[in-house]
Amino acid sequence: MAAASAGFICNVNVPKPVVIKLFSLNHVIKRRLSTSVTRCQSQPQVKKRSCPQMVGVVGLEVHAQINSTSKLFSGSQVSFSSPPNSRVSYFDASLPGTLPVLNRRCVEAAVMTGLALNCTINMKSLFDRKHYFYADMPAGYQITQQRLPIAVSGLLIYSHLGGPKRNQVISKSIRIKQIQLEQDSGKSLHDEHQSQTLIDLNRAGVGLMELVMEPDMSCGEEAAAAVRELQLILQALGTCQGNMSEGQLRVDANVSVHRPGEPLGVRTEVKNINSIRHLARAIDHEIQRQMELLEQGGVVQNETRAFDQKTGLTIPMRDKEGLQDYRFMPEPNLPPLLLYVSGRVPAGLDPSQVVLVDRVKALLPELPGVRRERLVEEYGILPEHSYTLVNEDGLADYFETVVKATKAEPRKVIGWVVKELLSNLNQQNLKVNQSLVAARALAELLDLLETGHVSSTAAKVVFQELWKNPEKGAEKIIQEQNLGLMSDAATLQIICQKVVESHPEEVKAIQNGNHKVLNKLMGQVQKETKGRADPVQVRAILQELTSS
Ligand SMILES: Nc1ncnc2c1ncn2[C@@H]1O[C@H](COP(=O)(O)OP(=O)(O)OP(=O)(O)O)[C@@H](O)[C@H]1O
Ligand SMILES: [Mg+2]
Ligand SMILES: [Mg+2]
Repeated sequence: MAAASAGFICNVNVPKPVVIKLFSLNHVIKRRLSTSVTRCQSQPQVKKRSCPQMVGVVGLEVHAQINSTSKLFSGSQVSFSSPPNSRVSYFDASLPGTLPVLNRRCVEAAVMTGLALNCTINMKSLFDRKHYFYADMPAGYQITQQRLPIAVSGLLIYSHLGGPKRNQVISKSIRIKQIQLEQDSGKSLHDEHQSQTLIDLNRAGVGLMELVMEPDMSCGEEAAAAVRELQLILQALGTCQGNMSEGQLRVDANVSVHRPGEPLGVRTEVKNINSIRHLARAIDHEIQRQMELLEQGGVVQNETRAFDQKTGLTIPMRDKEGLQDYRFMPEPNLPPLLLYVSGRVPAGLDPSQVVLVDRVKALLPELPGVRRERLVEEYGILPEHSYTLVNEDGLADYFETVVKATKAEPRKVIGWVVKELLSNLNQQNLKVNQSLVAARALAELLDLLETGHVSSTAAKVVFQELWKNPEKGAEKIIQEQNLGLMSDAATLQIICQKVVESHPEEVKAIQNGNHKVLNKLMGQVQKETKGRADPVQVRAILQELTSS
């Protein structure tokens, strides 16, 4: 009841509400993206030998909410957390006599996304009505672009880590069939106590880009890597914020199985998956399910399914569609959408009122793939490290800030970023922008290491202290805890002497030519000095003491 009085439209004609906890959609699910992609389990997991040659086929439809302050065809504000039905214009509520007015920002976003994904931009595209009868779509249809979408024939290039050690970057690509502009629907919320469905139209009419991909993937891991790459691209472009837990990026996974060389199998569609991890799990489960079903003589139904996060299973949705007739028809209230290039705007048209494709192209930022290549080239780091840097939100920026502020070599910096920093962040489930050690503080510590004020072992201790007391700074911690480099020759001589005397076997081995054993003695000295001893001096002293 509270919800109804809070501004929901109460819809009494909806039968059998599906029970969803009210407001659960508003909960922000903490996203923690692993930098190593989940193992591809679909193919190798098919242990049953009776149909070994079956493979999974996956095609995604991605709905990306356009990052715009207002909706696609109305001036209402786009807002995730406003009170229900407080961002609804007459047009959004489909009141008779209201007309759509196309939002230029949404068109520019779709053009930019199309260009970034290597699409052909259609200089003329059309809007159509697609009919559904859902309570959260008051017009009874969605305005979309079925006949002639704004962008077609693109390519999404992505990579994931593979190989036995999962450190090889494997590049792949997926054909993008089309990108179409369309309206989002409202939200239906089912109040289990009142047995009623409540409608919130705040989202109704928000601009979406639907990206339809060809069925070029074969397992959950590939789909997860592709969607993560798409998310990074959209975020770099600023055309979609890509927050999946807020529904800004929603994925429908179409899944089938077949034997290579044979026609594609019947697909099922797992709808509205809102996390990359769940996407991979849902697809792998669905491939497995279909294979087992066929193996037992069953047939795959062309149906819509939902993923149950708790059980890890996909289940048929109640509204089994079968072949749904959307009764597509041209949208009579919108003229064709025409795009132009500079210098070719017809007389009489105000250039500031049209979208110029070349202008949009000139605004394309550095895309993730290009950034990875640049990081490898500019800083001499490994490709897999560039992959980690770019795929973890904010990590590449952090790394570049440290590199610019320290004298240490980028190759040294990368070790600290992917080992010390990332493991601390992961342990506490923090994002890079929540790091307790700021990029500049790490740069300062690395400078102290570089200039011989602290050994690398002690620097790691300083880093952990810095994490606990970020306000102190590395220098103060080194002073307070006496972690500075121990380089007093006389003291080191005494410690080395002691270590040599207590390790006669090792000394003998070194004297017999096994020089690697010297490292063990060095380790002992570092143990004695809590990692503070100057390794160069220690090595020299030990070499002298063990030489026969
Ligand atoms: N046999 C198949 N196996 C897996 N995926 C498939 C197969 N055939 C088609 N697909 C994928 O299904 C998706 C079809 O999307 P499209 O938007 O064209 O149609 P739709 O799903 O019927 O429409 P809607 O937008 O209403 O969901 C594409 O991503 C395509 O790659
Ligand atoms: Mg579709
Ligand atoms: Mg679909």
